[in-house]
Amino acid sequence: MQHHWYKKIKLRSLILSLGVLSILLTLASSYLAAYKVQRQLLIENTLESNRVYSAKLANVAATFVKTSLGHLGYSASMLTNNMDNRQRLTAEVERLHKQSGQFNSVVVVDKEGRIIASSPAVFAENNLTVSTPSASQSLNAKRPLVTDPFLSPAGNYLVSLSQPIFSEAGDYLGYISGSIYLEKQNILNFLLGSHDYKDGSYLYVVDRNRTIIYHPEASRVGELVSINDAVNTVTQGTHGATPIVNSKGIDMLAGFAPVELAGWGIVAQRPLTATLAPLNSHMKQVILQNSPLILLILLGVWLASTLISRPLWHLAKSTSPQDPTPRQHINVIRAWYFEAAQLKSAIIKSTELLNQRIQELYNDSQTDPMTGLLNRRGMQHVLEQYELNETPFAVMMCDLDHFKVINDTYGHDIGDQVIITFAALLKQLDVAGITLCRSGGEEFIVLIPHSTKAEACTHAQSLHAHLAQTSLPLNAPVTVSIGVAEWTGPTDTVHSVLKVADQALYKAKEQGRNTTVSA
Ligand SMILES: Nc1nc2c(ncn2[C@@H]2O[C@H](COP(=O)(O)OP(=O)(O)OP(=O)(O)O)[C@@H](O)[C@H]2O)c(=O)[nH]1
Repeated sequence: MQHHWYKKIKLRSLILSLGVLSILLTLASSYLAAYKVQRQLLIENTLESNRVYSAKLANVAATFVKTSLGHLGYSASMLTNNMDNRQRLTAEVERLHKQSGQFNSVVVVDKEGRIIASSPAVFAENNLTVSTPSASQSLNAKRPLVTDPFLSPAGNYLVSLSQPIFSEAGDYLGYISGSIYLEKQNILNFLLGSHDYKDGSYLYVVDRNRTIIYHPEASRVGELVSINDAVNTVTQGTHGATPIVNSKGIDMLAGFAPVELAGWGIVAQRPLTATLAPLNSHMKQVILQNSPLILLILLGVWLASTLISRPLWHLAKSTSPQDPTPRQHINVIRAWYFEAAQLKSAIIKSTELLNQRIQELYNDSQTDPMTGLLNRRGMQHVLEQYELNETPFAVMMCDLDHFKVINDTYGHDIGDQVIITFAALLKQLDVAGITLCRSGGEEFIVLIPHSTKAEACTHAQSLHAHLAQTSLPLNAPVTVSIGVAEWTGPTDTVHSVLKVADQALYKAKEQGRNTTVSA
């Protein structure tokens, strides 16, 4: 099965993804937290400023109502004894209308509902009377009153502020009222409408029945406001602030305050989007200003992931089957932290052990275990080297004589002793570069580089002599027959020289053994 080690996720990618992910998550969560806190703060601030603003305007409106009722009350007291004096009545309504400028019109109505004096004069001149229930609010109240909006006999949509007129005896004589024409330029426009916001903020005024009596969009005057928390609360006489959805479905932050004397409620509101607009651009600014730092941190993570993963990456790469020289590569790896250093030293040690074991196995495969000399395979390797390097050499092919008899007479163990002793004698040959080989049971081959047959014969003679002098656990002497040959160059194969040596050995056996024959 092929090992797809390179297709697995890499440590560097893992560290990098982990680092980047945690940085982005941390940034995202802190931005989100900052955004939420700022958002809440902005909303609370806007609600509070709208609450304060509506309360301030409610104060202004209340002062206006109170002052106006005061002015009307004064006029009412002036008219107590003049209800039959048209000239006096007309003079008073004109004075009040023109002097104060608070009302669109001022009328005096007698107890039958007839307009007996008016400024402008047109209503009185036309003998208008108040007859509808809504127009008769002041007539019936017989007390200071701010009416609900109603359509006047002259066709004006208005609210009026009125004071009853009583005789000195306390009889009800009628009332004097100042009217505010809701659909025309009026005092409310002057008091409340001077704040022109470009961000969609506006304020409006409702009466106690949720009817709009002032709105920057004049067409909405007289409209019944749909139920919302701000209007509900303010019509119950309470001030405060709350988020609402306006009649067009837009989220608004509303502050509201009642004008108790008039039963009105003032609602100042600002679109939520307008409130949050600076926050969005603020957050964009924060992200923009932070981006170099974020990029720097990401660069740091990338660098750290590279530095951490590099030693492990190189270790992994150098242990892959594709690396032909893993040891050299492992040695130059800079394992700068504990785990990588441990891993590096473990890999180096295990590679060394493996190489050592391979060397041992190689040696075993080339060596005869009983004598420690090379076996045929080992000798083959040496011959190949000679042939490759064209090294001339001489061969001594040695075969112990009548070894079967030794085995049969003294036993196999003694036979082994003889073999080992003969190998020891060979090892004592003091010849440079000599190769000793046990090529068969009791057969040995000696290769002497840069040597001739004559020199080999000399070594063979000394071998005969040494063997004769060696004491062995046998009663009879042990002898050896030796065939000698030489290889002088590539005109022949190295194997042919072995054949020649073998033939020489055969001759030595034929000649009666314990002798050396040179080919
Ligand atoms: N003890 C022992 N005997 C071995 C070993 N290897 C081979 N032999 C024996 O060596 C003997 C070799 O006998 P032969 O090939 O007939 O040769 P020889 O008896 O030495 O006779 P010549 O070579 O003609 O002198 C056989 O009896 C083998 O069993 C070994 O490792 N130990």
